[in-house]
Amino acid sequence: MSAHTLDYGKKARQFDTTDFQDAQVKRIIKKLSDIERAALSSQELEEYNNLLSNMETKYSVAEVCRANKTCHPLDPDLQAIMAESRDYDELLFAWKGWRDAAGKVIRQDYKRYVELANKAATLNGHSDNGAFWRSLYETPTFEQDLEALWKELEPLYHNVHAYVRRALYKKYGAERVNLKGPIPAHLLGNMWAQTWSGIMDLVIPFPGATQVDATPAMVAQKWDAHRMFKESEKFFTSLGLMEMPPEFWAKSMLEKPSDRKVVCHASAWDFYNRKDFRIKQCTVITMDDLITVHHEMGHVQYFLQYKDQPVSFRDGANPGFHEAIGDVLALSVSTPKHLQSIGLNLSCDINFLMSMALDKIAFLPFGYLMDQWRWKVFDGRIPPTEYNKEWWNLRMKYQGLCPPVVRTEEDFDPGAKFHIPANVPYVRYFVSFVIQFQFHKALCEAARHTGPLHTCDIYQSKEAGKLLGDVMKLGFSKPWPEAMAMITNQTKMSALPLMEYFQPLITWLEKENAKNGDVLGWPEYDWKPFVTS
Ligand SMILES: CC(=O)N[C@@H](CC(=O)O)C(=O)NC[C@H](CC1(C(=O)N[C@@H](Cc2ccc(O)cc2)C(=O)O)CCCC1)C(=O)O
Ligand SMILES: [Zn+2]
Repeated sequence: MSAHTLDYGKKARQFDTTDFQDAQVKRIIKKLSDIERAALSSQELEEYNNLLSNMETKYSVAEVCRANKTCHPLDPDLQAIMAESRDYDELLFAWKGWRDAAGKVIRQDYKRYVELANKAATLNGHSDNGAFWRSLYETPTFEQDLEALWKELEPLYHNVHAYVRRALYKKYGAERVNLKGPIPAHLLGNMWAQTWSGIMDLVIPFPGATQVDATPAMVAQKWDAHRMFKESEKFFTSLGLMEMPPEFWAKSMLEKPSDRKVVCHASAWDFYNRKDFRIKQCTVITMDDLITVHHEMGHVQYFLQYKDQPVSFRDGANPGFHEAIGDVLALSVSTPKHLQSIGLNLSCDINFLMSMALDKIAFLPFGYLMDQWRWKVFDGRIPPTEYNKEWWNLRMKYQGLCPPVVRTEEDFDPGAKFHIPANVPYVRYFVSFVIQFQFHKALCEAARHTGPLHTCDIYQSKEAGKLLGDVMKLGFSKPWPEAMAMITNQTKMSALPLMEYFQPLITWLEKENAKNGDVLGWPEYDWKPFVTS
């Protein structure tokens, strides 16, 4: 890849496109001219690639062992403990163990990776690697736009945070949960507290109503991974979008193999030959994974839709677009109405909206802070001596979380999250979680949906499918505001559709939190769930 990038980059850099007339030619030459890591000397490029593969290998082989010598990998063991265990100390064993096994061990590699990533970025004319990552959005006001979106969404998050903190207080008691303080980070049902649907049973508003999780029905009806992917394909073709080619079914890895170690973190792959597209996923039979299946199939649908574009344009309008496609369809699939139509069960509105909020609203501060930390690491505002302290400052500021045990600069907690050692940018997911509701609202209008936004299911709407398909066919050939306008008739990111979708729940939460006399936020920010010896 680097050799190809270097070859084409050198050719592209021969041209001064100032007076070129054709916008598309200018766009291709501009994109080819950024040769990323290929700008490094061959020796430094080798060091850089070795650092990346070492970090990714350390992450994928990491496991946590008990006193009795049984060892647990992240996927599925530790993820299951974090989602299912309600034992404070068992959760702490998995949480601390994972950070010791996966984060701590890559701290030195990471420091050197930052130096080389920045060197490559500056050789391509960027001030640092974070500036290069942000340049992919072609939006001069990108950071201000993100901060404005966060300010609009923060009150929703504070309402969910206060309500969930009350439920955890009931479960774990006053010594471990302070109703005016941050929440210990290992109690939220997920290794990184990035989505909280794992603790739905602790927070469900109306336990008597039919349950919201379709997992038991999937298991009872003996769904397997192939069935889950076929259901997803059926949704795409119901919109008039494309079905998966034969190579997809022949060459994808849809289940964890028993004969070899693989990186289980789900992923979708474009082989850039217009024929070969694959997903690698260690699928488990849960509702959560049915959503992930749609997320990955969204990537492949995008690959298929833009496969006839020149290679430089076979990319999302911006990285957030690529992340949003699958999630937009999943918003329809998750509705009680749709789940009932495929034989899984339904639930009452507030319970349903709560389960959606535990994934979509809880995720927003995490999706925002991940690259805030990295942008500051790349531009030097966070020196290596403060990697972990600043990570926890951001986790406190945005998510209202605190570590359940003392953290020092011997630790490297950001390294325990896949995307950090894997060098995968993250703000794309924050962008996706905002724009997917803009797309959902627009597609629901195209599908002539009436009633509340959260009940909309665009299944079988060819009009909705055409809107989405026409944007995906563009790939990266046009600036993303143009693609945004094709779907939503305006060119900006907006938090309003997300807020409209969750309005019934927010109204309910505000009443509930007021009734409980709960404070929003965590004014007792220096409270700790442990005795500092
Ligand atoms: C060759 C290559 O790299 N291909 C790219 C795609 C492309 O760029 O073409 C790719 O496959 N990336 C993998 C990545 C996997 C997942 C992920 O990492 N998710 C985030 C955030 C999140 C959380 C909740 C949620 O509902 C949606 C997202 C996390 O888990 O933290 C894990 C399961 C879901 C998506 C992905 O698919 O985005
Ligand atoms: Zn994705």
